[in-house]
Amino acid sequence: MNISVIGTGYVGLVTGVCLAEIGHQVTCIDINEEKVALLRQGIPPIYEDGLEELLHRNNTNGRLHFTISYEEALQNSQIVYITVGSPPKQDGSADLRFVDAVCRSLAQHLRQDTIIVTKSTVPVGTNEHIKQTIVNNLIENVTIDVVSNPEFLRQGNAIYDTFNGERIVIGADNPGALDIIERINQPFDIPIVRTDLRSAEMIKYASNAFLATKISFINEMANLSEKVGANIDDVSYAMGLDKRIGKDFLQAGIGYGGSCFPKDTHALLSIGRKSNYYMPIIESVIHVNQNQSKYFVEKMIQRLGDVTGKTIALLGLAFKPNTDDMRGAPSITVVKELLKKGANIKAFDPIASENAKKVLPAQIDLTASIQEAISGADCAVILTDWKEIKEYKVRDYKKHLSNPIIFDGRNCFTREEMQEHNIEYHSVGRQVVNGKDVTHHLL
Ligand SMILES: NC(=O)c1ccc[n+]([C@@H]2O[C@H](COP(=O)([O-])OP(=O)(O)OC[C@H]3O[C@@H](n4cnc5c(N)ncnc54)[C@H](O)[C@@H]3O)[C@@H](O)[C@H]2O)c1
Ligand SMILES: O=c1ccn([C@@H]2O[C@H](COP(=O)(O)OP(=O)(O)O[C@H]3O[C@H](CO)[C@@H](O)[C@H](O)[C@H]3O)[C@@H](O)[C@H]2O)c(=O)[nH]1
Repeated sequence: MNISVIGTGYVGLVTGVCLAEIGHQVTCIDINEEKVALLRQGIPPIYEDGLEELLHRNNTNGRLHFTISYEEALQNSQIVYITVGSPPKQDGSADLRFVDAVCRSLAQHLRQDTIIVTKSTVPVGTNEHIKQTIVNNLIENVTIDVVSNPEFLRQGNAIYDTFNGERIVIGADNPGALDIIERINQPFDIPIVRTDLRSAEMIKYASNAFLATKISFINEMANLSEKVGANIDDVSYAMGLDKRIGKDFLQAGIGYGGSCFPKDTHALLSIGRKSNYYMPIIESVIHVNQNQSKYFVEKMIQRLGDVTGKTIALLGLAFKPNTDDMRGAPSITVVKELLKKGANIKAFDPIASENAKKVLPAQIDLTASIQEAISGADCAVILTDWKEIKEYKVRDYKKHLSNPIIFDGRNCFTREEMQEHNIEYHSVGRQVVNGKDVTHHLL
């Protein structure tokens, strides 16, 4: 099949290379000339495990092309994927400005009957709006079908997830269009769920909101565990053995971040508001999450007292490991709160430092190694569970920190190893090691 993919961000680029990998002829379009120039040279503008290899292979075998020209890309495409962003507006609703711009460009350049496949996460009803916008602006007499095909990949595992996902969801009002999109996806060998347009759109929001709910739920249990003397690791492990609960997404921490959960939970609330339906569960999930990183900083302040002039080493800045993405990273809140209190910050991230520079205040000292960050610091604070950070030797924390105190927002270490090395260790939902509980002051 000849396929065009509009947008070469996390979703578009991964979709493009993976569709090429399973044998389709793919042209990716982006309005960002810099990105397109890099991609033509086989250089991925984002960090994603396995991406560079697939990009290189499919660039070389001629199945994958990049362009800024809609005209060039759409010459031979019967299928067009929309993968542009749907960021939050001030009021939390999804901003469809990029999707609308794509629809107008498509209307100008479509020269044959086309199936539009929407991978962007868009509010329920948007695919009908997409079809209408294109049809209203078409300059050729062609037939348009729309299929909603929400994306479930996780950043950092995007290529793996595309080939090993648990389901592919496709929704449309025209079964013929669904048949074609089903055939395109068959080589992935992943169960395909066929449904209508609106249900497909709803499945995406409901899935993300449910995962976010699990995280906020376990974080609430973690905060209570600290106060009542329980250990959240044991609590969540035992809960997860019950298949009805499931073990995934029960890792307590400093809250979820990223470009999806925060944005999509807010967008879901907004969909509820527009439909005149109040959603107290989703509202609470958001509230708990927003408090979680602040609560963590409060714990630090309770323990350290006045942090003016103290040096705090932050380890990990990306919103999760294996990505350079800083969108919605809890580290942003932690940095802001600590700077407000007058702390000096040194910070290390294996991959995300360049992106961190763009979103964090300039007075932060970004270091090239963990050792550089913690050397002489008054405490270390773990914000992302990168492998490097988890595998850094506990005795080296002791050796390089000026005070052996660690605040671990991701529960990377066992309490026992900290006990053994005589390090004061504050984590999430577990009792303090070699120090006093400070949470009784916190609400
Ligand atoms: N990032 C994820 O892990 C993920 C996973 C599932 C779903 N989603 C959803 O997928 C969508 C895209 O997310 P993303 O993270 O890939 O976004 P992104 O911001 O990384 O990429 C969007 C790309 O679209 C390009 N673009 C914008 N307007 C364009 C236009 N008119 N024509 C051509 N290109 C244009 C931008 O230049 C950019 O490269 C969002 O709706 C998001 O919610 C994202
Ligand atoms: O038990 C857990 C699991 C995750 N997180 C945090 O939750 C956030 C999101 O993690 P993850 O879901 O792995 O990353 P994303 O790449 O944001 O992926 C989510 O958002 C995507 C965009 O919609 C969806 O496609 C994916 O299915 C969905 O998992 C990160 O900050 C994690 O640290 C936790 O705190 N505890």
